[in-house]
Amino acid sequence: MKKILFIYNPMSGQKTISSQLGMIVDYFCKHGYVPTVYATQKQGDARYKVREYAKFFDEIVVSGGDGTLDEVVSGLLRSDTNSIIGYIPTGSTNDFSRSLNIPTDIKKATKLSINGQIMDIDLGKFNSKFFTYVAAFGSFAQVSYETEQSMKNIFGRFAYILEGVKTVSNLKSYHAKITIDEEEFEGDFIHFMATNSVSVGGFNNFYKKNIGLDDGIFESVLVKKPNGLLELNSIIEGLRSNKENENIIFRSGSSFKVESDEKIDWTLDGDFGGSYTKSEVKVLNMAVKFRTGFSRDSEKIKANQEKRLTN
Ligand SMILES: Nc1ncnc2c1ncn2[C@@H]1O[C@H](COP(=O)(O)OP(=O)(O)OP(=O)(O)O)[C@@H](O)[C@H]1O
Repeated sequence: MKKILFIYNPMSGQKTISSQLGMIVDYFCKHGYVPTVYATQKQGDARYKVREYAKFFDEIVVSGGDGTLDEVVSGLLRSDTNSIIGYIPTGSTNDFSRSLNIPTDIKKATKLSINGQIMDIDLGKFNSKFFTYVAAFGSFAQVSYETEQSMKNIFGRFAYILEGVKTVSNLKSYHAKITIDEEEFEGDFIHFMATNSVSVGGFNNFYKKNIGLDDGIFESVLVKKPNGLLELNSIIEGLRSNKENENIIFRSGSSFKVESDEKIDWTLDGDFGGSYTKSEVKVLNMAVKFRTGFSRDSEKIKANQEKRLTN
């Protein structure tokens, strides 16, 4: 029988997970696993437990939101193991579950958490920390997570933009030099984001579905501070159409450096990631094995298997 660590955050999202525990444990037992169940007790608990105990298990299943997933992934990367991660999304935003094609229906996600097709997924390193799918700074990054999901659902990306516009007079900008692979950009930036997810802060990514989860590349968006209403409109137009202009830049890359005089507050996977004058984001190609919701015959799974063989 295989040993599985089932680690869940009882406080995530609407706290629905607690009523489903019996069903989840029963499903694991019926399918040849002996589960060890752990309820996280505070912030950082999942990271520590996975780092210390992952080596005793064949697989890990995590239930929670993007924050808990971030902790499990970082803990695993600091352990000596490369266990497979299954994911039952029960958070408020659940961005990365959309990239992995895992539904928020707990029963369906439970099945996938031990049967889903395995895919080697890229992760990010931010200075000395790890993250799963997004490193960002600036007002738009904050607004994205602070905007009510109900408002996002009704108004889509416009709610996000409107929230941003509402505060445009006091939009915080940072004078920074941003280097993406070999290319340099200097200016006053109100937003930067490097991501590997089809959804960020509950919104579809600007790159739509063209996100390779295992291509060694993250997609980035740089937004310069608008001077006046015309430039503000051009930013909104750029975000709407996914087309560049002098205030908005879209680039893909595997290495991102941000240097500034003033400390910049960063967001990693939706949570505060620290304040730095020098930051480096690096893509770790195919760093962790996830069970996904993609079918065995899907192009994504076939291509991933080929890459694994050639790596
Ligand atoms: N027992 C606990 N009490 C309070 N906070 C906890 C507990 N266990 C874990 N946490 C912290 O709660 C934070 C948020 O949890 P999580 O990401 O799972 O849910 P969420 O914020 O509802 O969802 P999302 O991140 O998808 O919006 C995590 O960063 C985690 O460290």
